[in-house]
Amino acid sequence: MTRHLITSALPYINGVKHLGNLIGSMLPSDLHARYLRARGNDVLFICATDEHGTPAELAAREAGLEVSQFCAEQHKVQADLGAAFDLSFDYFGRSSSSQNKELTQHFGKKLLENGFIDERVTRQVYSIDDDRFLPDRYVEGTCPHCDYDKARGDQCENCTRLLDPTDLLNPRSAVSGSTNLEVRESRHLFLLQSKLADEIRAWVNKHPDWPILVSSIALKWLDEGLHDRGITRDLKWGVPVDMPGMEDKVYYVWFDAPIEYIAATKEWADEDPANRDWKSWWYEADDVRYVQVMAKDNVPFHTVTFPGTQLASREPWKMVDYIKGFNWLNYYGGKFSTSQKRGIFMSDAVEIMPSDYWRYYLLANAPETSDASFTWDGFAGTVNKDLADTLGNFVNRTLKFCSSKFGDALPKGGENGEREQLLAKALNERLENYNAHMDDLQVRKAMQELRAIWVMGNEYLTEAAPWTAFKTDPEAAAVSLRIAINLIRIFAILSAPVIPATSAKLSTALGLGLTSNEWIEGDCADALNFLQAGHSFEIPDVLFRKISDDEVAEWELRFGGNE
Ligand SMILES: Nc1ncnc2c1ncn2[C@@H]1O[C@H](COP(=O)(O)OP(=O)(O)OP(=O)(O)O)[C@@H](O)[C@H]1O
Ligand SMILES: [Zn+2]
Repeated sequence: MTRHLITSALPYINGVKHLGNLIGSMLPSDLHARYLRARGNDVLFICATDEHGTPAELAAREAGLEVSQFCAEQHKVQADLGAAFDLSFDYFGRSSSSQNKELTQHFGKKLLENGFIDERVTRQVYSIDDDRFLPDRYVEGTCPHCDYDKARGDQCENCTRLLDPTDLLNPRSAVSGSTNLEVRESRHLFLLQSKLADEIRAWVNKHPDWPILVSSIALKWLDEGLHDRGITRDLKWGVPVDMPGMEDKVYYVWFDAPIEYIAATKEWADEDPANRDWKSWWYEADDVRYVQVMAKDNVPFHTVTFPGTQLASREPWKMVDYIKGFNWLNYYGGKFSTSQKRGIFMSDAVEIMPSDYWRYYLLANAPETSDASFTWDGFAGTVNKDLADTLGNFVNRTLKFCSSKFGDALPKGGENGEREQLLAKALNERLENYNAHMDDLQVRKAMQELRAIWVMGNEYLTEAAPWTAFKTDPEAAAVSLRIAINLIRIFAILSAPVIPATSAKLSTALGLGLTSNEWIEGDCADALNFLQAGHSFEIPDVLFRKISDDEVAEWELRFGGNE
């Protein structure tokens, strides 16, 4: 049977992640992992913090910490927030691990052996006062294209053009502000992507099922021609290059970060070598289907650069089968951004509302076919309508009414009729669609189908109207309450990949003991009669509370959402 490997784009270590990061990678991959596990599949879901590169060093410096200390602390912060959002990683690793060092060095050596790396003399900015080279973001200055005076050595934030540190006008050190800089020669390793272009294109062409967003970005890069890329830097923080004459260099962060998908699997296995095998997931892994999830800025590195590294190793590494790409989630003035501190960050989000509210809202409004905008009104509207009025209200009124008229157990008497048959048929159809969208990672469509399934509960109750039937035909009321309570069980199971905490509450209320391997398989008519008369339940606390206009106004003010 096919095994499923799922990786989320690695969150960078420079601080708490925002809701854009969450919906652009971690949350949809979690949805997929939870769904596949629920259907009984063997799933390995891997994520890690991406810890190398100059932004981490600069953030550590700002925090007054050694970079290793800073990364260790921030990793813990991100792991805790992942748990707070119920992200079900099988392992959440660190790209600064010894496993990643070993594997990155392995790839470097293989690529050199196979003739895909060569050494070139390059011109690098050197700071005399700081006594060091200043790669990437260690240099700031004026953008030669747009005159923006806070451009960084790797990219201009204003016009988004990629830059080389030596391109900047009026350069200054980001460490000391010193302008006492000169250009010195330094030898670096280059990945000969130009030699790999045809192979990469042939591999991309083998995947016609990829979303257009993903394949179009890959083909754009390939069509523009692949340039050989410097894959080392004059830095101390990073994976050291273990080659003669390269003692002062480390690999560039974009070289080692994707290798961490493999290395994190090794970290996972090293925790329990008796029971876990990392290599079968990655090496000659023909029975594995590998899905990656990321937002669009990461697509070139996963469709071109990293596959190029894997191909160039001439070893049978598992390459990705399907890439789910996302557009941007925007926050009022622009893209959610860590560096510009724009938007809502995961730590604030869980402080003001439970994680399920965010999970459902974000998945239902995922930036799937185009960029999407977060608005507080939209958040409140979705929560109030779908979660509170539709799902929460159905559960609440069903259980309360049953309890008041029949006691805290499924009532007995009566027989299912045509209404129940029609309900089962409609549910079968909806579930088939829901499964198909979940299989295809069509997130918004899946959420629409789930919402439509919840709506069926209220429609059924409205038609069956047990509160009026009870007066003339208590057995008819008993039938509809049994069915409605079984619907609650069905909702708990089918909603678990989306709102796991709520599903767990429903599981407790109905005494179900649901596990992460449960799904509704087969005819829904059976599921509608699964819990039988006499099965007892408790009434849970309010499942979802409504968000008021005052709260929306308060949050807009607090998070700067009205500018
Ligand atoms: N606004 C956004 N909407 C959707 N996905 C996003 C957004 N911002 C970042 N991502 C994605 O989040 C994942 C983790 O990214 P990472 O931690 O490197 O953040 P980032 O891209 O540096 O964000 P920022 O620009 O805010 O610092 C990546 O897949 C990235 O593409
Ligand atoms: Zn610019």
